[in-house]
Amino acid sequence: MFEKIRNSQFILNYRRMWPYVKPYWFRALLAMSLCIPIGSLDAVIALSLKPYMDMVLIEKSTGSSAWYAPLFIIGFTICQGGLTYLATYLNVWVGSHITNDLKMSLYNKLLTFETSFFDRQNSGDVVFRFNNDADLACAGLLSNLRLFLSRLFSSLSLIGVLFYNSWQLSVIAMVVLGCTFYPMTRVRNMIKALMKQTVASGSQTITAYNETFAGNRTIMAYNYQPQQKEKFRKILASLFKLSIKMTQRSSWLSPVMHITASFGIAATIGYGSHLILTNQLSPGGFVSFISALLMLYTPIKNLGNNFNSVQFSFMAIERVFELLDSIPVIRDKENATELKTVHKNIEFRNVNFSYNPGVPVLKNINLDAKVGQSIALVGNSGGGKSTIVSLLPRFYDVDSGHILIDGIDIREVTLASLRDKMAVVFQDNFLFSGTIRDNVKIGKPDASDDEIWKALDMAYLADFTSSLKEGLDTYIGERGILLSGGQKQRLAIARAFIKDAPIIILDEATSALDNKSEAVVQKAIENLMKDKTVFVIAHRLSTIRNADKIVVINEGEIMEIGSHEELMGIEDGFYKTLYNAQFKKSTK
Ligand SMILES: Nc1ncnc2c1ncn2[C@@H]1O[C@H](COP(=O)(O)OP(=O)(O)OP(=O)(O)O)[C@@H](O)[C@H]1O
Repeated sequence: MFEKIRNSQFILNYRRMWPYVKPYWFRALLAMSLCIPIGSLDAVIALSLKPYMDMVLIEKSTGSSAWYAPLFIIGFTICQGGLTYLATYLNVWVGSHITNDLKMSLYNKLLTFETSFFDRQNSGDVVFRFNNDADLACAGLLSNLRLFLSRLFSSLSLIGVLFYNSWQLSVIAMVVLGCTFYPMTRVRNMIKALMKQTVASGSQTITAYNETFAGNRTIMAYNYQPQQKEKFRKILASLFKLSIKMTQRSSWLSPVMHITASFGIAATIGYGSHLILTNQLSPGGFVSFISALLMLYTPIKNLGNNFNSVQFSFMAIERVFELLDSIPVIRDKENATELKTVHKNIEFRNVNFSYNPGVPVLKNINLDAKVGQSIALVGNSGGGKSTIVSLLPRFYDVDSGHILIDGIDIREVTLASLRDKMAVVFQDNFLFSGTIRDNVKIGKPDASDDEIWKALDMAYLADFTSSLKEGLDTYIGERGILLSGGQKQRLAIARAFIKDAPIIILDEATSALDNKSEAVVQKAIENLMKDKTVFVIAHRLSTIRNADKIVVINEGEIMEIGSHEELMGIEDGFYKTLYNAQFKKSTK
């Protein structure tokens, strides 16, 4: 029995939240302790009715202290109001702290998740699970506990008043009250699945807003509004259906409890009349009893009304801890060492990789890049070039084989020190809302203005920046929307430049640009590549002719490796065919 109570969801949820409550335990306890007088004062009001009724209304006695009953009631209610205010204030204070701490833990967790976690989620899921669930969990936790405690003390003291007035009537009332609780136990199971679906649909709404925001130009360009509207209408319709189903399955609770309680009240009035007529109970005692019973009934009825929110909060707590308990797949090994420098080489040895089990994307990749060399990855679209370079900073881990830096498997070193040695420029780089300075400093948080200007200069962006009224402090908009494609790319190159990492990864860094922008970005890239070990993916083969090694990848396999001249020497070779096809296109 004890074990059952200890393991009940209610207790488990509160136990799990304890570390978050602990730093604020004193104020939380104070807020909760205030529930005792707040709850108990209900009983004082009910109790004061007995002498008033008996002495003033029945005996018509004057000069009795019972005449003070109305004043008592006002006094107690003011007292109760003041305490309720204080308890609410303390609760919000403690609750907000706990919510922030929980959100901080969740956000820290979010930052540790590997790329594949984000591949599987949509933005709505992340907002819902990491933000809304924390709100829901904490709001429910404290306010429910406060409600529970104040109602518990209110109920206990009112039950005391009931027994003080008449034990016979109290027994009837208790049996009926017991019956009103039963339906509650049934509702949880009936609405659990619905709640899960409601959360899923809620996150779809957020994703729809995010997509409309990020993809507004595509929506406009393709006149995609009607389809988007339809998609959104469907999400809202499904939310509507769920909320109606939820109402169907849970809203019977309150009326059923109400009806059950009315039987109890009817029975006590009926039997109470008998007790009064047979002089076993005074009229004042009876009024006091009925008042206490009605007061007792209100919190119990509300408990039914709050039941859904309690369930929502408990399920949110369960989901929050599911996230906090999950262990990122890609993380530092125990005893991982620091990767200090890169002296000799970077080697892919028998590397196999798949995003989804059973669908190999890279097959037995063997590749050796000496320090200072530039390695170009070329080949058909979808062949696995981006996948190869995304294994280097451990966005994903290999299924089998090894990636070695100076002979050490990259899984043996800390993630931070490994990623510290690499600067990555993608085709579509993420720029943060903020200024040019903020975005360059991501590569080196303590960079001086001189260093920032130097990086911008090397990225061919210094002239543009100095022509702006606010220079480095120019706001570039969310995702750098206020910059041109080439400028965004050069800002990303400046960011990589200031990092001064020994390994540079360029994943189609110039593919999205027109010829004129590409020429400038290409020059910026050449600056970035100087004296570094470089992995470059480029569609335009003319840009990688001078690479030390060109690696041709097709369907996850290395087909050819060599210099431009060597590969052009292979009759009917992949590279030669690709190169000639591009060359012909460009001379047409
Ligand atoms: N996150 C992912 N989850 C599942 N499959 C993926 C993921 N990313 C890529 N793939 C699949 O892996 C294969 C290799 O993709 P990859 O992006 O590495 O090719 P690529 O050679 O860089 O192509 P492109 O030149 O078109 O950019 C493709 O079949 C692709 O559909």
